[in-house]
Amino acid sequence: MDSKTQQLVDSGLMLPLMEEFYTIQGEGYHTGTAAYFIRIGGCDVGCHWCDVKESWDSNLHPPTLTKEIVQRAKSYSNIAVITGGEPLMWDMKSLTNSLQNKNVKTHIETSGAYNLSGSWDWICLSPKKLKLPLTEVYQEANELKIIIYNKSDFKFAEEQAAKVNKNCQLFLQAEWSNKDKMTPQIIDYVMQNPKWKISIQTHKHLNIP
Ligand SMILES: C[S@@+](CC[C@H](N)C(=O)[O-])C[C@H]1O[C@@H](n2cnc3c(N)ncnc32)[C@H](O)[C@@H]1O
Ligand SMILES: Nc1nc2[nH]cc(C(=O)O)c2c(=O)[nH]1
Ligand code: SF4
Ligand SMILES: [Mg+2]
Repeated sequence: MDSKTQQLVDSGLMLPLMEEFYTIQGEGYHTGTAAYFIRIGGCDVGCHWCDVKESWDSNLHPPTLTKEIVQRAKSYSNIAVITGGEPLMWDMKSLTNSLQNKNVKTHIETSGAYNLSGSWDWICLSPKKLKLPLTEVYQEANELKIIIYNKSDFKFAEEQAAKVNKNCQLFLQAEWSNKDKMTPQIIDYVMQNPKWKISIQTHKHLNIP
């Protein structure tokens, strides 16, 4: 990457873009809502079950002008979901300010492991044991979404729920490859502990992006 491009990426005026698509939010609080997804490359958290490992190496995803991403998003939807990869590895200020200036709501899917940059209308925090969220992200999260891969993740879920703000919505989501085993346990858990809700990766059942 030349130094000019590097500068633009460092300042958030360009971002390593993996893909963009208009679809239905499949998970969590806004399930069922149409939104424009912007997937930014780069992640070093290393979840062994990650469903987008192709996103991890940011060098594979071309630096793209933020204002062009915003123009396309605006033409499709008044909600943009910024995901990755781990979007908070990059400076989100320019992207989110430009979206909001065009009256597009800014939603993020994040592990919370990096500084919270940008201006967000909705923060979905999905903490990972390998690289825990920073304190400020717990404070700002609107939604906590814990992935349940095995039984020990229920304990992790409660530890994480103790750290978020009191208005944060709590979700348990089965890890996709293990969902047949873990979904019945999540159902029982939510009935026993109704502060939690179940989140299902509905887009995968619907065969949409
Ligand atoms: C691919 S991640 C990208 C955003 C960010 N790195 C994060 O982990 O929140 C988007 C969402 O998918 C969830 N996820 C990833 N792989 C999954 C899987 N195999 N089963 C269920 N959820 C998964 C993550 O926990 C996160 O909530
Ligand atoms: N439809 C749809 N909903 C989603 N919610 C979170 C996703 C993500 O990968 O961040 C995702 C995704 O990839 N597709
Ligand atoms: S933090 Fe998110 S993108 Fe990174 S490996 Fe984990 S699930 Fe995948
Ligand atoms: Mg996904």
